Amino acid sequence: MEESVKKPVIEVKNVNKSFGDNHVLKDFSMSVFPGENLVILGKSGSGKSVLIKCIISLIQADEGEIIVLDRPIQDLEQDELDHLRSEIGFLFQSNALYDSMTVRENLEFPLRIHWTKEQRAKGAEAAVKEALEDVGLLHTIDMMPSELSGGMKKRVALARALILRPKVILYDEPTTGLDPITSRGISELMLSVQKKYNATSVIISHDLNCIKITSNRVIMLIDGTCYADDTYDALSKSTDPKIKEFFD
Ligand SMILES: Nc1ncnc2c1ncn2[C@@H]1O[C@H](COP(=O)(O)OP(=O)(O)OP(=O)(O)O)[C@@H](O)[C@H]1O
Repeated sequence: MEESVKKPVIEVKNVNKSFGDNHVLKDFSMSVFPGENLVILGKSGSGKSVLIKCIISLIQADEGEIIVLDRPIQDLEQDELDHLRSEIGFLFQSNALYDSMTVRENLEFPLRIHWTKEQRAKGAEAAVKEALEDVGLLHTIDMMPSELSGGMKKRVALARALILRPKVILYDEPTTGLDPITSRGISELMLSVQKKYNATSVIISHDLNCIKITSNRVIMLIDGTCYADDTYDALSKSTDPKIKEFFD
């Protein structure tokens, strides 16, 4: 009966976070379940990035509890946190590729941190190639980031986020700055990698097309709280003025 309810992969419970007088997250709670693609939608400055940074402990919440993959993130020692982060893939707005490294070296970077020398000698080449194949960019393996288009950089950054086979992938504005066609391609790619690896994704986005393609569920972060939590279709039909303004 009750046993069939899935256990969350991420639980955020009553989190508060302020910067001086700026009370960004106000008693914010949410749960993310296995295999979900959850989108967080909110205005610029509403606290979406702060929330994601609290989830990976780049920012400390003032109050509340955050549990990621069964571990209470605020109580972890540095080595436990490093290990947990190896199970989480990040795709930042800026891509954060190293410009002085080739695509191959960029993808090898997480392996240098989290794999032993023996593991790398045995498996790095195959892991890099598979991750690049997943995003359709194997031919760029020896190129420099400066030789790639914006959409290609995003794909390489996604390949790097996938290389450690993360259980959770966090995307911060994955389609920002891309034209609609490239943006659609990235959204479809996010969906296909999520299916291939059965990862759980949390996606911050304003891009309605991206949200429509990728999301199973959308949380609206308004005034520091979880204002609404529903499917894209249900929210897009809402008559609530605060919700409606995102979809008009
Ligand atoms: N390190 C920090 N120090 C002080 N204030 C911060 C810090 N990080 C974020 N803020 C503030 O917290 C608020 C929320 O910022 P956040 O970056 O989470 O917004 P966002 O919803 O991700 O916006 P956008 O869609 O524009 O990326 C903003 O008012 C911002 O100025």
